Amino acid sequence: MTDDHSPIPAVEGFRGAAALVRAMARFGRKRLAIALTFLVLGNVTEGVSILLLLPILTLAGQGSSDYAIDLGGRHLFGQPLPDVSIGLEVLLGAIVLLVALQAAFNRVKAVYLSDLLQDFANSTRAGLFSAVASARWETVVRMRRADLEHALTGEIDRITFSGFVSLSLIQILVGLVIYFVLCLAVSVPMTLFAFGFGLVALLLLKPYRKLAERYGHKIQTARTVQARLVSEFITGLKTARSMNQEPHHVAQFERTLDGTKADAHDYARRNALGNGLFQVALAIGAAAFVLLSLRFVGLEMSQMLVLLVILMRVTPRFQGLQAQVQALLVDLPAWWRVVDLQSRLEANREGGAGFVSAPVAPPRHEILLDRVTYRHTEGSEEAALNDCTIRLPVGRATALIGASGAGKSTVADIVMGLIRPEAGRLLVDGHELTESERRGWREHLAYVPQETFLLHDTIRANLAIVAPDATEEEMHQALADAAADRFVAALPEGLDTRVGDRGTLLSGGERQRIALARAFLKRPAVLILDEATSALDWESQSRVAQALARRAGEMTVLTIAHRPSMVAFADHVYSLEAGRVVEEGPMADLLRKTDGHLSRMFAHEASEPARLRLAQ
Ligand SMILES: Nc1ncnc2c1ncn2[C@@H]1O[C@H](COP(=O)(O)OP(=O)(O)OP(=O)(O)O)[C@@H](O)[C@H]1O
Repeated sequence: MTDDHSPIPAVEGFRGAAALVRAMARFGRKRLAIALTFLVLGNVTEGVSILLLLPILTLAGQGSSDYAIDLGGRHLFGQPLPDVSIGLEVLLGAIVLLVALQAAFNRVKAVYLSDLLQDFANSTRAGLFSAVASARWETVVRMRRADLEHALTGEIDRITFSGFVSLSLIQILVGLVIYFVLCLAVSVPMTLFAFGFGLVALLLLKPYRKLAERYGHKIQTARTVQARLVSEFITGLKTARSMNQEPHHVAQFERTLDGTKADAHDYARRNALGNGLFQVALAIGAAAFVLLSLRFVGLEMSQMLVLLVILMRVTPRFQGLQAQVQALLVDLPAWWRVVDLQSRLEANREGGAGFVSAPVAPPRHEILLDRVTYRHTEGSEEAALNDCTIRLPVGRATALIGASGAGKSTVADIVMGLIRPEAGRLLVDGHELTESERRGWREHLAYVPQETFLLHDTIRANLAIVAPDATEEEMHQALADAAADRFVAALPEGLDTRVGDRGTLLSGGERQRIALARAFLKRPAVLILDEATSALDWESQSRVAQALARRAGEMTVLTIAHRPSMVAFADHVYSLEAGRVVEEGPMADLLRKTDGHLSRMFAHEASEPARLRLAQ
């Protein structure tokens, strides 16, 4: 478990937000540029329409009845305006036109930003998904399934929200800059006062942003823990219920919910105080602004009114800046979490960066584990495999026996190229498989573990995963070889029967037989059976063994089993003990050794009924 304590990079307020925006910009530079252009256009038209209020407001003090506005003698940004007179209707028409334009610009901007956001979220999700799919098995197997699931679902939704908030922040900032320029056109000192006041208030609120950041990390941890609890609960639901353990799970879950609630309450309380203080500060600023403009700067009433209109639009933006940054800081850890997870997976990509899968020819002579040593945990004293040499001749069946934990599944993982030997080599026809050949190698394999994997779909769909073009006849043949034909025929909808979530509507043995049939249907060059028939009755198991014996010569079989019937058809046997090969040889030879591991296994099974009778 590497990711329980993995450090999440420190992010600070605006810098964290900026990193997310940069990532979005890298993803959709052109779209962001277009959206920003329309955003600026929208803000400028809005600002100009407000500035047009200035001459209209001056009319109020003139008392003239022709409502003509003389621009002569007025200045904008220090430049004199032309000496012309504009009718009130023209001016009002211009304002309406500008508002319509602003609405049109905003619409384009909104569509571009929404598309950008969706594509960004989807590509983040797809990026993580494919990073999981292509990472080295050792890396994935050490991560918690619940964490990966949570990262791919809940955390991505939080990232989408963070992306949305970041884009809102950009809009607020752009709006503030434009309003700043427009205000300068009316009064430089009062603009500097108003914006300076807003900035100082923002700076003073830094502790509240820190609070949001801390709360964000707390929420992150709490949600990860909750996702793990949910996953463990659902996976072990049957066991939990059978042992009346549900109340314990429920209580544990409720405790984490209570913790989250207490954190949320504390944050909401302090956050509301921060927002309240900011609101009061802005009101003080506005009062000081009016006082200063009229008493000391000597602004005309019309100028001050326009500035106030602008400030009424600027104030919520300042407030929004603070509120959105806080909202972002709460959800930003999800973004860092996914970035961290994805980069760790990508750093451990099977075949390395820029990997291109190389094709591999099917084996013609033999697959050889040549003096292989493997440790599941780096630096641990016990090796799962210790200097093991195991030969799988092509077209033959080789059996692997040994006590639980002896290292049999580890051999299967090495043969599949899922894990790399720490010492020794995996050779196919004398050639050591390279990293980039491992995927190509797996094209020739079919693997059936004890724990089957079935989709929540029909039996037909489950079989078709490996052979989409298989005919009905081929499917029936594969089912017959897996001793699954009779029970499938007896189902009301036959091949079109749905198997339930992960096959829960079938019995354990039925699930295993469907998984076996699927492997047969693939017609692999190499078939690996890892306790694949452990849940089958004796008769079904011997039917499967007979089918495998019939296919002798067609494929290379590695069978890992504790029962003699799934070993008896093998040509050669290896016996493992604590990661070492302690016995090996042709089946017939080993059976003749009375004190050998294989003979003991067969003798034990044979004597089982007799011993049971004795016990009774
Ligand atoms: N992912 C893992 N991380 C750490 N140790 C592991 C991991 N997988 C297996 N091991 C350890 O490696 C050793 C060999 O395990 P392996 O699964 O190969 O045994 P096995 O012979 O297949 O056992 P069984 O018959 O019970 O399936 C065991 O001691 C096991 O605890």
